[in-house]
Amino acid sequence: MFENLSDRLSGVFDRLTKQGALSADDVKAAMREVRVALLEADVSLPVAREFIKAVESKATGQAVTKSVTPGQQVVKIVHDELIHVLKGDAEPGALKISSPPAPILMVGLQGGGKTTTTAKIAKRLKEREGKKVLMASLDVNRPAAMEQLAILGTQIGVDTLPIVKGEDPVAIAKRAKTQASLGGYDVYMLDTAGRLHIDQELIAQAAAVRDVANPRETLLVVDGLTGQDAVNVATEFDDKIGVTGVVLTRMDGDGRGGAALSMRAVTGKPIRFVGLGEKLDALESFDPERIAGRILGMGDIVALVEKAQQTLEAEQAERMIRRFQKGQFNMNDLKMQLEQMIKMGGMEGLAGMMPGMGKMQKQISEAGVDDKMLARQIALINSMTKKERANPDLLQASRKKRIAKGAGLEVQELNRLLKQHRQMSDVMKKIGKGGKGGLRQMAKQLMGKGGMGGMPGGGAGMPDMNDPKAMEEAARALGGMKGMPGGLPGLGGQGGLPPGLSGFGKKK
Ligand SMILES: Nc1nc2c(ncn2[C@@H]2O[C@H](COP(=O)(O)OP(=O)(O)OP(=O)(O)O)[C@@H](O)[C@H]2O)c(=O)[nH]1
Repeated sequence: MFENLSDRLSGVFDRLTKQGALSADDVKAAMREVRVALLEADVSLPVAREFIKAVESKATGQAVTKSVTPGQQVVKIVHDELIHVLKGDAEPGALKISSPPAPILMVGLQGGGKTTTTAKIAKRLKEREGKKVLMASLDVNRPAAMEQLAILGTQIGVDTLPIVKGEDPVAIAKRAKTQASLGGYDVYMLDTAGRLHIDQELIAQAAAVRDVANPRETLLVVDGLTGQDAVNVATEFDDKIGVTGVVLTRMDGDGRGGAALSMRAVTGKPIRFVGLGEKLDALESFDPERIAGRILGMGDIVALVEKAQQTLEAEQAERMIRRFQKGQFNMNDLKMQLEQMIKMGGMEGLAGMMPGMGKMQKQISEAGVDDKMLARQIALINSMTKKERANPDLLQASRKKRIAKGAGLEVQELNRLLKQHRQMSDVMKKIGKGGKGGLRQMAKQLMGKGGMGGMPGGGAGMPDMNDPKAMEEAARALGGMKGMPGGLPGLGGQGGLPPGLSGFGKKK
């Protein structure tokens, strides 16, 4: 029924035959297609526009991963951004129901699935969390609604508040509260009346109930198939009553789930659950990944791109191992590294990232090195001939003078650079001798996922390269670097990286 987004995008990128970075024009063309896909998935226009703006700036200039098409790469970027928007602060499915009896207020329009969802949540709390739950219907307009809840309660083995004819919703809420306290319930759920449209009376009633019950959670139940309408309903309920979370029902239908994105973007409220059918266990915690895949109408593209990235990283790791083993690390490698250091936030951002770096950094900071120094060092390397860069041992006095002069700097500064290079190169050689097992472990760690948690401090110093244990530790310590933002485009392809740096790979 819907055209796959990656099919649409492949047309846009047909002319881009070589692997490269995504240009601004390519991204713009792609974003037109993304917009159509979002609108088809029922995402509201202003939300789609806002979303595209965010993706556009992220995608432009991003390197295209080997063995996937640029179209697929864009799909992955869009997918990741969708997940980013869809994720709320609150843990999906987790309700704030400590200190019993905790009231949960259920609100929404008639027919949205409120009563069914009340029973679904009660069942879940009972079965998964062992909670004792009481349900009460506050729908005095429709006696059948009260009966419906009582029947559902019997089905799932959850108590319902006995029906007392002629009581108003506030009185029922008060009775539920008393009953919940006396009966030792952990949670009591108040299923309010629905209306076909939001009206004054409905809101006034829900607000009055809210004021007596003081709910821990106010969950808005909306039909996920109603798209933009669902968002309007959510905005209004939130303005008037205050909502802590949203449940999207009928997500088992044909709809593409665009309402979820609009809902998050417009109301900022977390989506806690999705209803996936009429049965009472057809309720799941909201899964942003699943909805993102559905909105885009593509299943395997993301997995494909991730796999391609992993393959690329494995190749980089192998290349790195080979370079380490040969102890190769020339001035071109150093220059690339310096450039990347600047890109990644200078000296500070790199503190303690590599074996040897901790010790060196201390010396570097004692010598008063700052980020301007990095730029001067790059200028020095630029001033060298190709041969000199490949083989820094050629640099004797006259060459040094020429190079320093070419960069407008002192020979002293060049000497410092050469010393730094020698130290790094020594580290490479020692690592190279450290044995293939340790190297593989290190490379694996470098390519591994994770944050900066495992980093050694700036003063960690160099590990003993002949000690396999120390090597493993260094490798483990380096394992955190993958999570760094920015990435080091181009580094992997060149090989010869100082330990630690190539792990940044081509992550977004
Ligand atoms: N397919 C599907 N049907 C659902 C889902 N949730 C609820 N329903 C069905 O939607 C219909 C309306 O659900 P109710 O729970 O009665 O709706 P309500 O919001 O309580 O309506 P009122 O009590 O009239 O305010 C029922 O037939 C439910 O079985 C869902 O996630 N998927």
